[in-house]
Amino acid sequence: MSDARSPQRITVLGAGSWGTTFAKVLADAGRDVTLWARRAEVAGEVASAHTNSAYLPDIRLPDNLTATADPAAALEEAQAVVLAVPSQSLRSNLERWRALLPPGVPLVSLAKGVELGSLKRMSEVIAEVAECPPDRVVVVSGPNLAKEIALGQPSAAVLACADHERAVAVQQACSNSYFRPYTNTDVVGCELGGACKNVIALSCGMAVGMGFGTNTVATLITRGLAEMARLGSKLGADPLTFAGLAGVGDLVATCSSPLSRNRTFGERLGRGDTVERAQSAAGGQVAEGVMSCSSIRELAGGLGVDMPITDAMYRVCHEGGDLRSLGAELLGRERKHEWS
Ligand SMILES: NC(=O)C1=CN([C@@H]2O[C@H](COP(=O)(O)OP(=O)(O)OC[C@H]3O[C@@H](n4cnc5c(N)ncnc54)[C@H](O)[C@@H]3O)[C@@H](O)[C@H]2O)C=CC1
Ligand SMILES: O=C(CO)COP(=O)(O)O
Repeated sequence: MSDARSPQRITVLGAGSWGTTFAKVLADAGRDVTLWARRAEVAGEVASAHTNSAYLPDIRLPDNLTATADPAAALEEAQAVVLAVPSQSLRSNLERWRALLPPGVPLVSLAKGVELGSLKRMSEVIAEVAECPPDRVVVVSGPNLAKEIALGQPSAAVLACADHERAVAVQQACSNSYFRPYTNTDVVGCELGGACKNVIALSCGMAVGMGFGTNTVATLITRGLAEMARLGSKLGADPLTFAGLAGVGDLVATCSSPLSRNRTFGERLGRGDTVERAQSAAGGQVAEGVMSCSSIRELAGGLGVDMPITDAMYRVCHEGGDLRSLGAELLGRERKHEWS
């Protein structure tokens, strides 16, 4: 595809850590980017000082990245729209923005979660609310801790879309010297990988907080991969996707890094904090796994898929379950073959 088909003017809706960072990625790839921020003071700071100190302290944002708190102004003449608000608020925000979306442009989803209640993946929510065909939605996933990318550290990602040409157009728009996106047509696998790894990262954080070492974390990562792949294959995902950037890549990054909000949240619980204290320590930043453990558990339950780590995370986060007895329960389950 020629660069002429790749969007030049791009709007990012949501100015948190990843929305702001992805806007920088696009601007560093030569695109003209407008960032919408919920708070006028954040939009003002990005537009005038080229910083977003609430989410990305010490990062200088490029000059071809501007910001506004007015969604209509943000979306005017956009050739692609990036949705960068947390999963559980995506539907209500998109309902407000629907009438402002330019017709036919790619809708790019950054959120990693499964909606409570509907049990839908984010691309399903977007297609439903925007009343567009699913192949207009491009999903971004992979090992993408915002701060490292904002610092220009090398990283890769996956752009998943049923329409390969559309994924290629977005791929061109966000490729730069430090960010290398690959395309994939397995939207289901890429989205489930991104949502499930947040739940597994909670468990790894808990293990670390309880004083356990690398073997425990590696066990949780690997068995977490097994349970997400089980769910994915039941829902028609390509098993190979879980061996890629949106599967093992994102799992390893999120489960190993102190920069992960999900892992940090789990670590606090592992050290004895309550869910409420861990929530307030997150300072308004989203740990998606706390909500998604509930929707993913319900999704898996309805399909008869066994996800013991996800189930344990649900019991810790929503039923006041005791970490040590849940750990013992996980280890004491019926013995089985590795791949059964
Ligand atoms: N931060 C990261 O490293 C990465 C995050 N993601 C995903 O991207 C999505 C967004 O995450 P972040 O930008 O990191 O989150 P964040 O917590 O840093 O910021 C979220 C943004 O959404 C806004 N927001 C929060 N609740 C809202 C609501 N009800 N209505 C409207 N706006 C609201 C906040 O003001 C903020 O601008 C999440 O699904 C996350 O899992 C994906 C890859 C990397
Ligand atoms: O998705 C992420 C890295 O790929 C970010 O993880 P956290 O939301 O746990 O910070």
